[in-house]
Amino acid sequence: MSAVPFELRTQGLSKQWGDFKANSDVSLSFAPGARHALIGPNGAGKTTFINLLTGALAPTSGQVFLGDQNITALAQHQRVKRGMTRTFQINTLFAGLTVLESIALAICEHRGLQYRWYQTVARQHVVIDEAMALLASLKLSPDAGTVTHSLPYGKQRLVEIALALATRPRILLLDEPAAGIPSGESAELFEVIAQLPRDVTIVFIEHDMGLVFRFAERITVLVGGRVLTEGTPAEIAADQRVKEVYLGEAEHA
Ligand SMILES: Nc1ncnc2c1ncn2[C@@H]1O[C@H](COP(=O)(O)OP(=O)(O)OP(=O)(O)O)[C@@H](O)[C@H]1O
Repeated sequence: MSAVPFELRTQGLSKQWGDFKANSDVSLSFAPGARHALIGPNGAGKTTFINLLTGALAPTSGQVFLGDQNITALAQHQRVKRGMTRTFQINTLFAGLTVLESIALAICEHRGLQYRWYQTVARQHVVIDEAMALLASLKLSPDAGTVTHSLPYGKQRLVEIALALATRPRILLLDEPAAGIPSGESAELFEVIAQLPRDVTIVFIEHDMGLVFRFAERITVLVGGRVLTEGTPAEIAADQRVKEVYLGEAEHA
């Protein structure tokens, strides 16, 4: 385990558009192996925060640290190379390929083998074995030969997670991984996520409080771009401000 107590940390992270502050002075730390949920009402700034972590957005001020390295100035692909990745939409990536082909291609791409892949695929046993092991860890082995777009939506979301894992991340960022999935399937999806190895730190945004309180070990509540509070699920469930600001709103809805 790293000597650095936190795998990922932000310091005073802010993002402003004109006068509007989508994130204000957000300082958060994520421990190695964390299962950490970001919650908050619509527009609280959760996706903005993830975009600042990945480098999709540049902060107005503040810093992002991966271990002890300041990565604030790094481009998205450089952050992926260093072990921080988010899910990729298969819809925009590998149209027409099977699940196994997609994962194998992602592994090759990450290893810089992309130009040789089609010529030597029959001999790329190492890549195929790695792809099959990854699929097995996500209970996707039976679907290896299926074209990704033919899969049920819940399984497509799992393939997206597999594609992210193909980059061998230390940190996996999930923005509403169960969005659009029927509730029965979304619990299954989270069961699989929960079983991922502890050397992967997971930060996820999720609106379904049942899933959050079942699978998160720490929860940060964002409201109006600021951190309202952070704690264990029991602490958050008992926090009157959270009930008023966030859960109260959900009940109202
Ligand atoms: N490019 C942008 N320009 C201006 N405002 C933006 C931009 N992107 C996001 N916002 C605003 O920033 C606020 C925070 O948005 P964000 O998507 O981060 O919230 P969220 O907590 O993820 O919300 P939700 O739960 O609804 O997905 C919103 O009011 C949104 O309209």
